[in-house]
Amino acid sequence: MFPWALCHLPGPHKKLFRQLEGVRDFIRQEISRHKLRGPEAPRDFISCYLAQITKAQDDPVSTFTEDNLIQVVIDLFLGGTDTTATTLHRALLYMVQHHAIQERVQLELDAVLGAAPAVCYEDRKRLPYTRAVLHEVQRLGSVVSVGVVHRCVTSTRVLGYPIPKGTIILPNLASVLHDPKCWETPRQFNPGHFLDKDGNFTLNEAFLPFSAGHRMCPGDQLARMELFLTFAMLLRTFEFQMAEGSPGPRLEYVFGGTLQPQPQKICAVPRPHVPGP
Ligand code: HEM
Repeated sequence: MFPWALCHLPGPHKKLFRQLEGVRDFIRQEISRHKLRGPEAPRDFISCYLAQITKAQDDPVSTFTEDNLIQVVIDLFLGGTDTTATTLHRALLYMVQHHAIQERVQLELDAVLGAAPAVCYEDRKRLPYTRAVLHEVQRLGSVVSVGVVHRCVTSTRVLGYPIPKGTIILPNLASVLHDPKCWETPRQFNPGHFLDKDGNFTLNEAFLPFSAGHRMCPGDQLARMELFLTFAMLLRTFEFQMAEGSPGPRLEYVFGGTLQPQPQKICAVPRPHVPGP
């Protein structure tokens, strides 16, 4: 209710604020380094944003400011690192748990990629099973189980329900990703959720791990690409299994913003005859 009051109250959040200040300092230094390079052809996000600040300097309502640049860089790191890494972590655990599925992915990768030196994003169109498995990882793993908090800017109705202006909205993504009305086996790992009867990849409109609408995840395309390339490359190169004597993968999550797997060891055993780069 009073977010500013947190700065004056004791508690562990103080450590978080201190560390956040360290991150801000680091980004400030990066911005200064970019400025020293002068107005060269923009090379990355920070230089494009700085160019935009200069362009909009006479606009009194412009939101292109250095403070906002710092915050956007934080948002990109916050939104783009833990989410993708946790999804991949979960993917490997599911592959260890469902070894037959892991083998089927590897058979498909071997058959389709053959001796190709690397996997590229276009290959996903020829790899329907691998793609379905990855979608099922995102569905069942539901790594971002609730979306970002939004406030309704104008009164509206959704499916007949009135939503007054100012209502705080917290989208419950896990509820749709596990909805028994939308998925055949909502609580089981089942790549068939994304395959038609002929084994072609097919999308289900209840697949919303990136949320929906104007404020859905802006990094979804980048995330899809990262997930596909890393997952396909890892499964092509290694076989994943539990360490000897281990009771099996622990799938219960630890809540840390994303639903993270428990810390545990799994082995990556090199597969024979994988073509190198
Ligand atoms: C598996 C990976 C990812 C998942 C599951 C995911 C999921 C989400 C979800 C559910 C939201 C909330 C959308 C809403 O408010 O309705 C969100 C927001 C956001 N994501 Fe992602 N995300 C992923 C990767 C990324 C990447 C790679 C980036 C950027 C590099 C990114 C940047 C952001 C940002 C900046 C927001 C806040 C957007 C806003 O407030 O308008 N995300 N993400």
